[in-house]
Amino acid sequence: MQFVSINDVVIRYDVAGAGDRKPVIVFINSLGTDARIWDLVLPKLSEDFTLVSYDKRGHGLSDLGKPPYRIEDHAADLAGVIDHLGYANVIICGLSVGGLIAQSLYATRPDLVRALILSNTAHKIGTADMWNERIAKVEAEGLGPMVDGIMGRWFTAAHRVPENAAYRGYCNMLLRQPVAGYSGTCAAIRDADFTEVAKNIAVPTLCIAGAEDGSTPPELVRSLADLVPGSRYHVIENAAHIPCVEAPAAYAAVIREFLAQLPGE
Ligand SMILES: O=C(O)CCC(=O)CC(=O)O
Repeated sequence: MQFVSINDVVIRYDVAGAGDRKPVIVFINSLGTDARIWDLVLPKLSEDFTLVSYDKRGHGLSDLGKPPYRIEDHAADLAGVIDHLGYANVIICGLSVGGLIAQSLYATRPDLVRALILSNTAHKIGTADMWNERIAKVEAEGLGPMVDGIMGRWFTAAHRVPENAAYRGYCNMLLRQPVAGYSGTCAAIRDADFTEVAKNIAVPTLCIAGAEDGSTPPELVRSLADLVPGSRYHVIENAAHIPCVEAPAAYAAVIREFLAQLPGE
């Protein structure tokens, strides 16, 4: 576990895997989670790639900064982590809001991006009314009353059983995120529209959907894939919004297959 201060915001990150000589993949977590959502996927890629994961601001052990945020704030943090590590031309894998951050990084620092994996995300997620309602609710009541609804979008019914300790652990993960980090990131999602950016992406791009995703359903992810020239689209079965947790083997396999076909650097 390592820390770096980017523009006075402390960001927690990890570097794992094969080391500098291999291609680098940077993973961006979703709303209400931290970098541990990648824990089951990283070991499946670690022999062949250098793997960077981090807690975006307002989540995990990273600083809160000054919410509400813009997606560009999150993307500047990500650029800061990559610059700090001395990498360029990396593969960016972002889940949900992480996919918005990935598109923003591509728009602002294309020099850092070799390929994009846009997972369970879109060019635009939800409506301003939906996000304003969610922000008002979480700021008034905290995350507790929202857990069941959120989990119903994140995980399939088969996963959401009390006997599943992992399911209960992910409820804990959500509940332990700072409310201001959660609501601040909701504001960033509300204000983000990457439609024009998506149409102009010129690096290899894979769009991943979860068959039962209640947050960014397959048809929404498909609409992103339709915008990105030459992109690939893949649906992971038996998974919802966070397939890296529910279907890590399938998730790692589709990433591997995509990266095997990348042109050489
Ligand atoms: O997961 C995200 O990063 C944002 C999408 C969302 O609304 C997640 C949820 O359903 O709570």
